[in-house]
This record gives sequence, C-alpha cells and structure tokens, in this order.
Amino acid sequence: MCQSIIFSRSPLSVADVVNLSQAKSSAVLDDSADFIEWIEAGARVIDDVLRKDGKIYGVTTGYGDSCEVSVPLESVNQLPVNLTRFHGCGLGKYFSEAETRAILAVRLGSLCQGYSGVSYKLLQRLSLMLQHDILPLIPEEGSVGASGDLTPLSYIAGALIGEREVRFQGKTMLSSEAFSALGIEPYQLRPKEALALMNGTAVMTALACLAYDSARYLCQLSSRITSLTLAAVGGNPYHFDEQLHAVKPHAGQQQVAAWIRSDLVVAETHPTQTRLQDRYSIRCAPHIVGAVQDALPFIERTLLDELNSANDNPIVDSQAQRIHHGGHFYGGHIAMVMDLLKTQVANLADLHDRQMALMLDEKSNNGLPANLSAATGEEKPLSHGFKAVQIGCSAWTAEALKLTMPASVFSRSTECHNQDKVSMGTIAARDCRRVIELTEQVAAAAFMAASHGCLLRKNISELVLTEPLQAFLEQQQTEFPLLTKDRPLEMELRKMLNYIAQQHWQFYKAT
Ligand SMILES: N[C@@H](Cc1ccc(O)cc1)C(=O)O
Repeated sequence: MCQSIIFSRSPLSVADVVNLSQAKSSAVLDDSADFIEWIEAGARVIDDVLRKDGKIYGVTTGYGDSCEVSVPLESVNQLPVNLTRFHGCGLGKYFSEAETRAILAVRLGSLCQGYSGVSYKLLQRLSLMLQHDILPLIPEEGSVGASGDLTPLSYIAGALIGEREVRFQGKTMLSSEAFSALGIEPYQLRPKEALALMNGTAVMTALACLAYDSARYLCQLSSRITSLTLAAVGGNPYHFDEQLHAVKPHAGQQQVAAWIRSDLVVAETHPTQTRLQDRYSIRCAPHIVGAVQDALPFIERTLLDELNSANDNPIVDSQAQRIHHGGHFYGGHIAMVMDLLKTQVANLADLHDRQMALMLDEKSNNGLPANLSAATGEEKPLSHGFKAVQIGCSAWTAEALKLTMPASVFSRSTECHNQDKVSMGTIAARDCRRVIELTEQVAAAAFMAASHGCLLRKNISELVLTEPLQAFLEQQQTEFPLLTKDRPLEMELRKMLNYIAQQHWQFYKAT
C-alpha cells in the first residue's frame, strides 16, 4: 500500500521527496484546526496590511527592480496573474514527471512552514495536484536560481489558475481541462500567492534531493564494482584491512573499505598475488568512493535545511505581525552542494573507466582474455568482447568530467542589476543530475564487465569473493550471459541501467 506523507509543520525528509516523486507515497495535507489556523494567520497579515493601506513588496509594488512602482489597491488581485504570465518564457526540455512531482512537493513543503502569507486553500490545491498527478509541463531552462526558480515555478502558478499545460491521465491538456475533469474551477490567486509559489528554490532543491538519493546508491554500487574488479584481476584483498583503515579515520573511507572487505575472503597471504600492491583504481577506492560517502551527510543536512525552510520573500511572520523583506529565495546552499556532488560523482565515473581499462587490457588484467571476451575456438580471433563498451565508457566519462565546471561562479548580474549576484543553483543541480546519469552508464558497463571478469577468472584460479557473491554472479549470467561471441550490448546495458535507477539490488546492509 502507498504510504502517506503528511504535509504539515513537521519536517520533510529527502526520502519523502524521492518517494513522492516516484509515486510510491501519496501527499496528504494536514487538516487539523491548529495547522489551518497557523496558515490562515499568515494570510490575514497580508489582508490586514492591505486594509490599513500599508506597503508590501510584490503586493502593492511591482516586482524586482520595479519595486518602486506602486500598484493601486484595486489591482492587487491582478498583479499575481501578471507575474505568472510574464515568467512564462522557459525553454529547453521539460522536466520529467518524477522531477515535476518532486518540485510540487518541495514547494508545498516550504509553503507549509506558514511564513509566506498564503491561504490554506492554496495548499489544498497544490496537494490536490500531487494527489491526482496533475503535472505541469515545466521547461528546464531559464532560472538563475537566485530570485527563486521564478520562471520554472511560474508553470506551477500558471497551471493553478488554469492557464498552462499539464500532463493528466496520460494526456497533455490545459490545466483548466484537468481541473474541470475533477469538477473544480481554476484557482484564484490572492495577493502575494503567485510570488509565494515562485520566489523560492523548489526546482533546484527537488532535483538535488533526487541527485543525493542516486549518489548514495552509487557509492554502494561503486564499492561492489571495485570488489568484483579486484576479484577479476586477482588483486590484493589486504588493501581493505580494518587495521590499515583504522589509522586514517575518515568515516566514509572506512565505511567503503568495510563494504569492500565484506565482499572478499581475506586470507592472511593470498597465493595468487604476483604484485604486492594493486594500482590506485583498486587500492585507493576507499579514498575515492569514500570521499563521496563522506560528502553525503553534509549534503543531506544542507538539503534538509533548505527543504524545511521558508525560501521566499517577503517573509510573513504572523506571530510577530511583521513582514520581513530579505533574500531567502537565494539558492547559494543548493548551488554549493550540487557543484560539490557533481565533481565527486564524476570521480566515480573516472574510477570505473580506469577499472575497465585495467580489466580489459591483457597487460594489466593478470591473465584474463583480452577485452574480457569469452570466445573460444573459431570465434576467438573474431571476437572483440567489451572493446566498444570501453570506448563508450571513455566518452561517457569525458562528458561527465566536462560538466564539473562549477555553475555557482558563473553569476551574472541581471534584471536591471537588482539581481546583481545570483546562485545558478538550478544549473548546478541539472548538471549534477546529468553527471549522475553518465556515471551510472559507466557503472553499468563496469558492473557487467567486472562480473564477466570474475566468471572468467573462475576458470583460471580461485576467486576471492564470498560464496553468496559468487552465487549472485552465476545467477546474473542468465540475464547478462558471457560474451562467447560478439553481440550488440545496448539492450543489456539499458536493462542494467534500469536496475541501477530503480535501486534494484541492496548491496550492503543499511548504514
Ligand atoms: N525575487 C524577487 C522578486 C522578483 C519577482 C519577479 C521578477 O521578475 C523579479 C523579481 C524579490 O523577492 O525581490
């Protein structure tokens, strides 16, 4: 049964966002009297100021640098509609359905903090979109990630008022049609509500949550691939010795060493060794994968702070009856962690590309067939094994490495120099997602090659893998058979990629 995620004042987790994005959980809005009152108190602050003819940025003024333009009271309801419309200029591909659900969930979570001056009705409508899977088509490009993800989020605000396209029940239609299929009218935005929907970091934060989740899984997969690579080339298990690692106390490095150690049968001395120390792509794996693993807790903490923040402007404090003008839409923290994560993950692509080279090259693979071809007899001289897959890995790795240029340092002054310093966090998060996609491709290839390498090694000498792992490899052979002759591997690689994306295997016990 689908688990419910309650949207209330209690914090969301990264896993909540991931589960909602995959429609494994459903969104439920807190309907307790306390929560409704908490939210409505914020909306009343806006009404009170308007009644007293006060001034609120973005309610009685133009937006951004146009904040010196006064908007007459009789137009305050039209202003939010204009905001959704003039930001309807996004370009590029559209976010996937999973990404769009995550974006909706993250924005709803932030508005549930109760510091944005919106009505409970708006939250109801947003949660209804999640519940009925009414997913706005949101173009990926056009946010500098500092005045919030204004342009992409305008596609949510525009959809709420019936004016943008959505995917609903497998079709693309105007949001007004999707609402009418449910017997409801488009939403009428109150003053401040379009700004509250758009003036925050929901797009980059949603993407960052998905990236974090994939990276966490990749660390385990990378550890497993390393174990298999080591076993395939007859490497030295003692590089992962507990006492060895105890003297360099990075927790992530120690964790990765422990994972790899748990895959291997560590004998005091290993009879097959001809080389006392393995090359760095094996020996230093705990220091490479471990660095990513060590970055994860920091990244998660940053994500949680952003996820459970009021990232908006102005901030409406109903208890103090104050309206604060500030810059909480700025995505500097997400930009930082996404720039960090993409370089870390790209290092994993590079690691596996090197491991592929090690396993395929007869000069370094310690007696395995060239290119890990399993061909014999007449097929042998014709067969090229993983040769082209390795070339693919080199291309995917280069593409991933190329994307590691930090986005956050490319701040551009924009919007008449009102936004004269911006985060580019959305670009960093999109880069990070793409780096992960490419790295998963390299990992899929390396996983397949290393598994084959182990099966080929079995014929040569004893494997240093634990018995359950050997049994797993043999099972795998039915889905990914040895390359006894050349065949196109695209579909098998895609199958492997799907398994990775769905986190199909649990490699190690939960930490
Ligand atoms: N993020 C701006 C608001 C803004 C909204 C729309 C714009 O087009 C520009 C700026 C602020 O709060 O100051």
